[in-house]
Amino acid sequence: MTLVLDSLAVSRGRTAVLHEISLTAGDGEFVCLLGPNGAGKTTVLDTLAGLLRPRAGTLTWDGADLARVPTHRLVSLGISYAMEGRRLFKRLSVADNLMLGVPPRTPRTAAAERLAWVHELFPALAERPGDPAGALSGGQQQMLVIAQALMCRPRLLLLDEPSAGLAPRLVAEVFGGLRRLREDGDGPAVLLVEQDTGDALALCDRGYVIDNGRVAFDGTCDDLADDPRVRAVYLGVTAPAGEDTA
Ligand SMILES: Nc1ncnc2c1ncn2[C@@H]1O[C@H](COP(=O)(O)OP(=O)(O)OP(=O)(O)O)[C@@H](O)[C@H]1O
Repeated sequence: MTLVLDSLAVSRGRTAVLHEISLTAGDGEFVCLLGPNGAGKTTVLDTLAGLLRPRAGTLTWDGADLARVPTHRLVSLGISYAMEGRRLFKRLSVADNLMLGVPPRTPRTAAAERLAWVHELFPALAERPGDPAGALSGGQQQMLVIAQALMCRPRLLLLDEPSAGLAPRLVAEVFGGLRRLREDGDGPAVLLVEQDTGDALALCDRGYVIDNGRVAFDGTCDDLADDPRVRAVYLGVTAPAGEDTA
């Protein structure tokens, strides 16, 4: 199952935000979208989720035209969106929040298997299943958001800024779970929007640097991390003395 965006152009209100974005994500591939604030990364995910409609260009998933799919049908196509901002039912228990991610009419045994699966990915969530989600640490709440999005067993997970607002130790815990997801072998492709470029490049296979609504650079994460221009301009890393940045 492949995601293909071709020359996608999207506006928010009257403002053109994305201009000719082309990108792909293959089966099980982890792909990150990097770049400065306001570049348009979240707009890419919102468009994939049917929250915005493209002005021009195409977006297809497994050959289907996603631009025509309403948001409520995404899960049936195998797409799940973990939005930024840890939107959970804070007074409901951890277990209940997870079960809300299971589509109706899913057999109980399948739901139980998925619960065991997300507990393996994020063991902290198995420790206090009856606690209200609001009582969890910020890192655990972020794990719960991701785990809830995985409970529909997606083939593509759209994941917006899982590191936002978290201390480095908690970011490491969240990314530990994402690494286990990647190693799982039967997990979804992931399209990850991140400000934490170091962790994103270490986790993912390929990346796109978005700047001002366009793809400024793309390549394997190793190549992006090594590219002096990407490092200097977008990753905030200056080259060691003697390294060519031209
Ligand atoms: N709801 C909205 N209505 C109008 N404009 C918006 C809205 N949300 C975002 N924008 C604008 O669209 C542009 C792209 O925003 P977007 O959130 O996609 O960027 P981003 O790369 O994800 O950055 P950030 O990490 O800051 O969210 C920005 O100029 C932003 O101000």
